[in-house]
Amino acid sequence: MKHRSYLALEGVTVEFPTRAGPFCALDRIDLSIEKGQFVALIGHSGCGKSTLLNAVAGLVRPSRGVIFLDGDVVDAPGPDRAVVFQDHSLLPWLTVEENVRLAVDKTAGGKSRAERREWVMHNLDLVQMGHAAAKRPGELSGGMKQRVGIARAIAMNPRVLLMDEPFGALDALTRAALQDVVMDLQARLNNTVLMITHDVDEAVLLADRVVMMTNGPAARIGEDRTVDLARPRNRLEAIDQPDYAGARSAVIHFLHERYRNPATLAA
Ligand SMILES: Nc1ncnc2c1ncn2[C@@H]1O[C@H](COP(=O)(O)OP(=O)(O)OP(=O)(O)O)[C@@H](O)[C@H]1O
Repeated sequence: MKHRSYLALEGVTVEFPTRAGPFCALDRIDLSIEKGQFVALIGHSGCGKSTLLNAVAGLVRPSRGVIFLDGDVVDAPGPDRAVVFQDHSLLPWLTVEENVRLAVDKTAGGKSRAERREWVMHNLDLVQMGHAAAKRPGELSGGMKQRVGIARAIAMNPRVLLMDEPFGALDALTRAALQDVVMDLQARLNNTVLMITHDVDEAVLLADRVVMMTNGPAARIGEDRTVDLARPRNRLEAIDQPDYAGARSAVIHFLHERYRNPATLAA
Protein backbone atom coordinates (compact mmCIF):
# COMPACT_ATOMS: atom_id res chain seq x y z
CA MET A 1 0.00 0.00 0.00
CA LYS A 2 1.17 3.51 -0.79
CA HIS A 3 2.71 5.37 2.13
CA ARG A 4 0.73 8.49 2.82
CA SER A 5 2.22 11.30 4.91
CA TYR A 6 0.59 12.53 8.09
CA LEU A 7 -0.78 15.55 6.22
CA ALA A 8 -1.15 14.94 2.49
CA LEU A 9 -2.61 17.18 -0.19
CA GLU A 10 -3.14 15.13 -3.32
CA GLY A 11 -3.92 16.95 -6.57
CA VAL A 12 -5.71 19.77 -4.77
CA THR A 13 -7.26 22.25 -7.18
CA VAL A 14 -9.34 25.15 -5.90
CA GLU A 15 -11.56 27.12 -8.24
CA PHE A 16 -13.69 30.00 -7.05
CA PRO A 17 -16.85 30.87 -8.94
CA THR A 18 -16.71 34.48 -10.12
CA ARG A 19 -18.90 36.54 -12.42
CA ALA A 20 -16.30 36.12 -15.15
CA GLY A 21 -16.37 32.33 -14.72
CA PRO A 22 -14.34 29.97 -12.51
CA PHE A 23 -11.12 31.45 -11.12
CA CYS A 24 -8.45 28.81 -10.55
CA ALA A 25 -6.49 29.75 -7.42
CA LEU A 26 -4.61 26.47 -6.86
CA ASP A 27 -3.72 23.98 -9.54
CA ARG A 28 -3.12 20.34 -8.61
CA ILE A 29 -1.14 20.91 -5.44
CA ASP A 30 0.68 17.88 -4.07
CA LEU A 31 2.17 18.46 -0.64
CA SER A 32 3.21 15.89 1.95
CA ILE A 33 4.04 16.85 5.52
CA GLU A 34 5.30 14.39 8.09
CA LYS A 35 4.22 14.40 11.73
CA GLY A 36 6.22 16.93 13.72
CA GLN A 37 7.39 18.86 10.69
CA PHE A 38 7.24 22.64 10.60
CA VAL A 39 6.52 23.87 7.08
CA ALA A 40 6.58 27.52 6.05
CA LEU A 41 4.60 28.52 2.98
CA ILE A 42 5.91 31.55 1.14
CA GLY A 43 4.91 33.31 -2.07
CA HIS A 44 3.90 36.69 -3.38
CA SER A 45 0.70 38.36 -2.33
CA GLY A 46 -2.38 36.80 -3.90
CA CYS A 47 -0.69 33.58 -5.01
CA GLY A 48 -2.99 31.37 -2.99
CA LYS A 49 -1.30 30.74 0.36
CA SER A 50 -4.40 31.45 2.43
CA THR A 51 -6.51 29.38 0.07
CA LEU A 52 -4.20 26.42 0.63
CA LEU A 53 -4.17 26.86 4.40
CA ASN A 54 -7.95 27.34 4.47
CA ALA A 55 -8.38 24.15 2.48
CA VAL A 56 -6.41 22.26 5.15
CA ALA A 57 -8.51 24.01 7.81
CA GLY A 58 -11.63 22.75 6.01
CA LEU A 59 -12.86 26.29 5.36
CA VAL A 60 -12.40 25.97 1.59
CA ARG A 61 -13.42 22.80 -0.25
CA PRO A 62 -11.09 21.62 -3.01
CA SER A 63 -12.78 21.54 -6.42
CA ARG A 64 -10.66 18.50 -7.21
CA GLY A 65 -8.21 16.42 -5.20
CA VAL A 66 -8.19 15.26 -1.59
CA ILE A 67 -6.59 16.28 1.70
CA PHE A 68 -5.74 13.60 4.25
CA LEU A 69 -4.81 14.24 7.86
CA ASP A 70 -3.60 11.21 9.75
CA GLY A 71 -5.52 8.99 7.32
CA ASP A 72 -8.80 10.93 7.55
CA VAL A 73 -10.21 12.94 4.66
CA VAL A 74 -10.51 16.65 5.51
CA ASP A 75 -13.90 17.91 4.39
CA ALA A 76 -14.98 20.32 7.13
CA PRO A 77 -13.44 22.50 9.83
CA GLY A 78 -12.61 20.72 13.07
CA PRO A 79 -10.88 21.30 16.41
CA ASP A 80 -8.06 18.97 15.33
CA ARG A 81 -6.86 21.83 13.09
CA ALA A 82 -6.30 24.94 15.16
CA VAL A 83 -5.76 28.17 13.23
CA VAL A 84 -3.85 31.26 14.36
CA PHE A 85 -4.74 34.26 12.20
CA GLN A 86 -2.95 37.58 11.84
CA ASP A 87 -5.82 39.13 13.74
CA HIS A 88 -5.83 37.37 17.11
CA SER A 89 -9.66 36.93 17.11
CA LEU A 90 -9.94 36.78 20.89
CA LEU A 91 -13.35 37.54 22.38
CA PRO A 92 -13.02 41.01 23.94
CA TRP A 93 -15.52 40.45 26.76
CA LEU A 94 -13.73 37.38 28.12
CA THR A 95 -10.49 37.31 30.09
CA VAL A 96 -7.35 35.72 28.66
CA GLU A 97 -7.96 32.62 30.74
CA GLU A 98 -11.61 32.39 29.64
CA ASN A 99 -10.64 32.80 25.99
CA VAL A 100 -8.28 29.83 26.18
CA ARG A 101 -10.72 27.93 28.37
CA LEU A 102 -13.39 28.19 25.67
CA ALA A 103 -11.17 26.33 23.22
CA VAL A 104 -10.14 23.78 25.85
CA ASP A 105 -13.78 23.05 26.71
CA LYS A 106 -14.35 22.08 23.06
CA THR A 107 -11.50 19.62 23.01
CA ALA A 108 -10.78 18.39 26.54
CA GLY A 109 -13.53 15.85 27.02
CA GLY A 110 -12.95 13.80 30.16
CA LYS A 111 -10.88 16.41 31.99
CA SER A 112 -12.23 17.70 35.30
CA ARG A 113 -12.75 21.43 35.96
CA ALA A 114 -9.52 21.60 37.93
CA GLU A 115 -7.59 19.72 35.26
CA ARG A 116 -8.90 22.07 32.57
CA ARG A 117 -7.89 25.12 34.53
CA GLU A 118 -4.45 23.64 35.07
CA TRP A 119 -4.15 22.88 31.34
CA VAL A 120 -5.19 26.43 30.42
CA MET A 121 -2.60 27.89 32.78
CA HIS A 122 0.06 25.48 31.58
CA ASN A 123 -0.44 26.65 27.99
CA LEU A 124 -0.48 30.30 28.99
CA ASP A 125 2.78 29.72 30.84
CA LEU A 126 4.30 28.17 27.70
CA VAL A 127 3.89 31.51 25.93
CA GLN A 128 4.81 33.48 29.09
CA MET A 129 1.32 34.85 29.55
CA GLY A 130 0.34 33.20 32.82
CA HIS A 131 0.69 36.58 34.56
CA ALA A 132 -2.05 38.08 32.35
CA ALA A 133 -4.67 35.35 32.85
CA ALA A 134 -7.23 37.74 34.41
CA LYS A 135 -6.77 40.53 31.86
CA ARG A 136 -9.08 41.22 28.94
CA PRO A 137 -7.76 41.46 25.35
CA GLY A 138 -8.26 45.25 25.34
CA GLU A 139 -5.63 45.52 28.08
CA LEU A 140 -2.97 43.65 26.08
CA SER A 141 -0.44 44.72 23.44
CA GLY A 142 -0.62 43.23 19.94
CA GLY A 143 2.23 40.82 20.69
CA MET A 144 0.59 39.67 23.93
CA LYS A 145 -2.69 39.02 22.12
CA GLN A 146 -0.89 36.88 19.55
CA ARG A 147 0.77 34.93 22.37
CA VAL A 148 -2.67 34.21 23.80
CA GLY A 149 -3.90 33.23 20.33
CA ILE A 150 -1.04 30.74 20.10
CA ALA A 151 -1.74 29.41 23.61
CA ARG A 152 -5.38 28.94 22.67
CA ALA A 153 -4.41 27.01 19.54
CA ILE A 154 -1.89 24.69 21.18
CA ALA A 155 -4.17 24.11 24.18
CA MET A 156 -6.52 22.36 21.75
CA ASN A 157 -3.82 19.74 21.15
CA PRO A 158 -4.40 20.00 17.41
CA ARG A 159 -3.21 17.35 14.98
CA VAL A 160 -1.93 20.23 12.89
CA LEU A 161 -1.35 23.84 13.83
CA LEU A 162 -2.16 26.29 11.03
CA MET A 163 -0.80 29.82 11.18
CA ASP A 164 -1.76 32.46 8.62
CA GLU A 165 0.81 35.24 8.90
CA PRO A 166 0.51 35.24 12.66
CA PHE A 167 3.05 38.04 13.17
CA GLY A 168 2.23 40.13 10.10
CA ALA A 169 0.80 43.01 12.09
CA LEU A 170 3.59 43.24 14.68
CA ASP A 171 6.64 45.51 14.79
CA ALA A 172 10.01 43.89 14.10
CA LEU A 173 11.17 43.46 17.70
CA THR A 174 7.85 42.08 18.92
CA ARG A 175 7.84 39.79 15.93
CA ALA A 176 11.31 38.50 16.83
CA ALA A 177 10.16 37.79 20.39
CA LEU A 178 7.17 35.84 19.07
CA GLN A 179 9.41 33.88 16.71
CA ASP A 180 11.50 32.93 19.74
CA VAL A 181 8.32 31.72 21.47
CA VAL A 182 7.42 29.60 18.44
CA MET A 183 10.96 28.13 18.27
CA ASP A 184 10.76 27.25 21.94
CA LEU A 185 7.33 25.64 21.53
CA GLN A 186 8.51 23.63 18.55
CA ALA A 187 11.46 22.27 20.50
CA ARG A 188 9.18 21.27 23.39
CA LEU A 189 6.05 20.06 21.61
CA ASN A 190 7.16 19.03 18.13
CA ASN A 191 3.84 20.04 16.60
CA THR A 192 3.00 19.56 12.95
CA VAL A 193 2.80 23.12 11.69
CA LEU A 194 1.87 24.83 8.44
CA MET A 195 2.62 28.53 8.59
CA ILE A 196 2.20 31.28 6.01
CA THR A 197 4.73 34.07 6.05
CA HIS A 198 6.01 36.81 3.74
CA ASP A 199 9.26 37.03 5.65
CA VAL A 200 12.18 35.02 4.28
CA ASP A 201 14.19 35.09 7.52
CA GLU A 202 11.17 34.04 9.53
CA ALA A 203 10.55 31.12 7.20
CA VAL A 204 14.15 29.89 7.37
CA LEU A 205 14.53 30.42 11.10
CA LEU A 206 11.34 28.60 12.07
CA ALA A 207 10.74 25.93 9.46
CA ASP A 208 12.09 22.50 8.62
CA ARG A 209 10.96 23.11 5.05
CA VAL A 210 10.16 26.22 3.08
CA VAL A 211 7.55 25.55 0.43
CA MET A 212 7.59 28.23 -2.26
CA MET A 213 4.51 28.91 -4.35
CA THR A 214 4.46 30.20 -7.90
CA ASN A 215 2.46 33.30 -8.74
CA GLY A 216 -1.22 32.78 -9.38
CA PRO A 217 -3.63 32.26 -10.92
CA ALA A 218 -3.41 28.48 -10.95
CA ALA A 219 -0.56 28.55 -8.43
CA ARG A 220 1.59 25.49 -7.93
CA ILE A 221 4.46 24.57 -5.67
CA GLY A 222 7.60 25.87 -7.32
CA GLU A 223 10.29 24.73 -4.90
CA ASP A 224 10.46 22.90 -1.63
CA ARG A 225 13.65 23.61 0.32
CA THR A 226 14.65 21.68 3.43
CA VAL A 227 16.26 23.81 6.14
CA ASP A 228 18.89 21.72 7.81
CA LEU A 229 19.27 23.40 11.19
CA ALA A 230 19.23 21.45 14.46
CA ARG A 231 16.57 21.99 17.13
CA PRO A 232 16.30 23.52 19.61
CA ARG A 233 17.08 26.56 17.52
CA ASN A 234 18.48 29.79 18.67
CA ARG A 235 18.39 32.86 16.47
CA LEU A 236 22.03 33.86 16.97
CA GLU A 237 23.41 30.37 16.51
CA ALA A 238 21.14 29.65 13.52
CA ILE A 239 22.22 32.64 11.46
CA ASP A 240 25.86 31.52 11.61
CA GLN A 241 25.15 28.03 10.26
CA PRO A 242 25.86 27.38 6.59
CA ASP A 243 22.43 26.04 5.75
CA TYR A 244 20.78 29.20 7.05
CA ALA A 245 22.48 31.26 4.38
CA GLY A 246 21.91 28.56 1.74
CA ALA A 247 18.19 28.28 2.38
CA ARG A 248 17.78 32.05 2.61
CA SER A 249 19.52 32.53 -0.70
CA ALA A 250 17.38 29.83 -2.38
CA VAL A 251 14.16 31.49 -1.23
CA ILE A 252 15.29 34.98 -2.24
CA HIS A 253 16.30 33.76 -5.71
CA PHE A 254 12.94 32.06 -6.08
CA LEU A 255 10.93 35.12 -5.06
CA HIS A 256 12.96 37.80 -6.77
CA GLU A 257 14.36 36.04 -9.80
CA ARG A 258 12.32 32.99 -10.83
CA TYR A 259 8.91 34.28 -9.72
CA ARG A 260 9.08 38.00 -9.34
CA ASN A 261 6.35 39.91 -7.60
CA PRO A 262 3.59 40.48 -10.17
CA ALA A 263 2.85 43.85 -8.57
CA THR A 264 6.39 45.13 -9.27
CA LEU A 265 6.38 43.68 -12.78
CA ALA A 266 3.27 45.70 -13.56
CA ALA A 267 4.77 48.89 -12.11
N1 LIG B 1 -13.73 33.57 -2.30
C1 LIG B 1 -13.02 33.92 -3.36
N2 LIG B 1 -13.61 34.17 -4.55
C2 LIG B 1 -12.90 34.52 -5.64
N3 LIG B 1 -11.55 34.63 -5.65
C3 LIG B 1 -10.90 34.40 -4.50
C4 LIG B 1 -11.58 34.03 -3.29
N4 LIG B 1 -10.67 33.86 -2.30
C5 LIG B 1 -9.46 34.12 -2.87
N5 LIG B 1 -9.60 34.43 -4.18
C6 LIG B 1 -8.51 34.72 -5.12
O1 LIG B 1 -7.60 33.65 -5.09
C7 LIG B 1 -6.27 34.12 -5.18
C8 LIG B 1 -5.46 33.63 -3.98
O2 LIG B 1 -5.90 34.31 -2.82
P1 LIG B 1 -5.22 34.04 -1.39
O3 LIG B 1 -5.92 34.92 -0.39
O4 LIG B 1 -5.21 32.59 -1.13
O5 LIG B 1 -3.74 34.57 -1.65
P2 LIG B 1 -2.54 34.79 -0.60
O6 LIG B 1 -1.32 34.24 -1.24
O7 LIG B 1 -2.92 34.27 0.73
O8 LIG B 1 -2.48 36.38 -0.58
P3 LIG B 1 -1.89 37.39 0.57
O9 LIG B 1 -0.46 37.02 0.73
O10 LIG B 1 -2.07 38.74 -0.06
O11 LIG B 1 -2.71 37.17 1.79
C9 LIG B 1 -6.33 35.63 -5.29
O12 LIG B 1 -6.27 35.99 -6.65
C10 LIG B 1 -7.70 35.95 -4.72
O13 LIG B 1 -8.23 37.13 -5.31
